[in-house]
Amino acid sequence: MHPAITVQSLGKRFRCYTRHHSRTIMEAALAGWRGVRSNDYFWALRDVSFTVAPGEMLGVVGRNGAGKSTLLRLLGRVGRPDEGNIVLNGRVGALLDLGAGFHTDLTGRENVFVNAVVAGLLQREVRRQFDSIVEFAEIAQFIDNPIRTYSTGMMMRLAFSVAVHTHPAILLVDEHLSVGDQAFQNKCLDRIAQMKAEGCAVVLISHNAKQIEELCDRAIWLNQGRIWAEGEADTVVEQYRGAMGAVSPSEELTQ
Ligand SMILES: Nc1ncnc2c1ncn2[C@@H]1O[C@H](COP(=O)(O)OP(=O)(O)OP(=O)(O)O)[C@@H](O)[C@H]1O
Repeated sequence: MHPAITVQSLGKRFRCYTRHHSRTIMEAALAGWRGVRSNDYFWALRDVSFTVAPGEMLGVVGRNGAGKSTLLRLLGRVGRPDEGNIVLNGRVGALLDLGAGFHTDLTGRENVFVNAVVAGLLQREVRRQFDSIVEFAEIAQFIDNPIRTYSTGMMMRLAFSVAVHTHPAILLVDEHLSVGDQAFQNKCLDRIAQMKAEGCAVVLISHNAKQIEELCDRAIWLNQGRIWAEGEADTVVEQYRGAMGAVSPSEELTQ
């Protein structure tokens, strides 16, 4: 069976800005009035390779700034790698940067159509699924309000609901799931488990070690943009937890 996701030697670099200390008037003028310039790059991801099979859930752990969201964005085709490549087999449903796919002046209803069509559904398929999308998100009362009036939780509900109703072969879920209240988070996690059982490949970023242990088959630990450890989810989480000095299995790994 072909992997749903194949990532090979992936690298992404960003500019690094440093304060410039001008020695001459000419240097100061060239450096600009803020004295801040971009003089270098740093690698937010480097040499990252892994596969995810259909029906498999991969957890991604790592400290703040380790490169987790950058990895998920590249998998969701937001931005381009500077090195390596990604092969995705099938439609991708993504809960990435909150609200990024939404047009704030359009209503919830209009955004459902725009997002679902962009994700690959035909208009008539969206019409057929519309009630189910709104019902899952539990925001029927506000569906004709502009998105700019939505709370972050409401946006997440709608974004998640659209993503899962496009019947993706690959589901990308970042930490924004945690802006939902506990009941809604549980509902999302149940839905993710159901999709996984039906053959969907899932990549889940979470600072909640327990969540990764319970839900994921395998995990990777990113450290400064590189894979530090990979393997069975509970083994990797245990190593990560040990390195972070966490003591309780339910402890949130937010360091
Ligand atoms: N557009 C960008 N321009 C410059 N640097 C960026 C950009 N996006 C991310 N970075 C940098 O890349 C590194 C990895 O960021 P990323 O958001 O992927 O980390 P993360 O593991 O998701 O962190 P967190 O757990 O805090 O969400 C960080 O140093 C971040 O500052």
